[in-house]
Amino acid sequence: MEGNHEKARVRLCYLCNQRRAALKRPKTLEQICRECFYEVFEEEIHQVIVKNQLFKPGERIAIGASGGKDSTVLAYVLSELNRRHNYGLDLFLLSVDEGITGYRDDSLETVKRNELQYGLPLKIVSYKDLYGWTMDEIVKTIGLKNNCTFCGVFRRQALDRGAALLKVDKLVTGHNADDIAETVLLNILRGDIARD
Ligand SMILES: Nc1ncnc2c1ncn2[C@@H]1O[C@H](COP(=O)(O)OP(=O)(O)OP(=O)(O)O)[C@@H](O)[C@H]1O
Repeated sequence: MEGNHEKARVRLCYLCNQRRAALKRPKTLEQICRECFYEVFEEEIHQVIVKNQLFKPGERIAIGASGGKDSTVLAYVLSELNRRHNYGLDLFLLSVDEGITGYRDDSLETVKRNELQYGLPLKIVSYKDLYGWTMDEIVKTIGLKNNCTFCGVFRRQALDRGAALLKVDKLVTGHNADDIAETVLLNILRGDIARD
């Protein structure tokens, strides 16, 4: 009896109806298992790439790799789909080292591991080399106020310059819906409605 009750409480995956559901997708509210999640997630990304003709065979693509979760997932999925569906892309990891001790130096270690795991060449460009200043040195001079604005502008330019050095056709980043919502809200709070 106890065993039956236990079984009744286990929710099975909405898609395969075999394995235990491990998460609820915010997008569909379906409760699905880990394996089905990987499958539908990767297939949806493939469909978006194909439908929107994001890439052409032979293109060189840089993946903006911060070592955080979003760009690490991006690097994994893109290298996997490139292999699985023969996109014919030349993929590279491109990282910007802002020179923030105790933060970027740690995450760059993750990117170096990704270089080996996914077999993707890695290029690191640093604020120190490009601009002559690390972010730590900039903060020492201008203080903490507004330093994120400087850093964001420098990072975008550093990504552009790294992309030019690698001679890539396109640069992809792991920006997601949360990042877009954050940008819109910040622009509204600043009173910069025109940007939205
Ligand atoms: N130092 C960096 N070097 C290379 N790419 C970067 C760097 N920082 C950010 N990016 C790119 O910009 C995207 C958005 O970065 P941001 O820090 O705003 O958000 P995030 O959602 O925390 O991303 P992640 O989890 O990948 O760090 C990243 O996914 C990555 O593609």
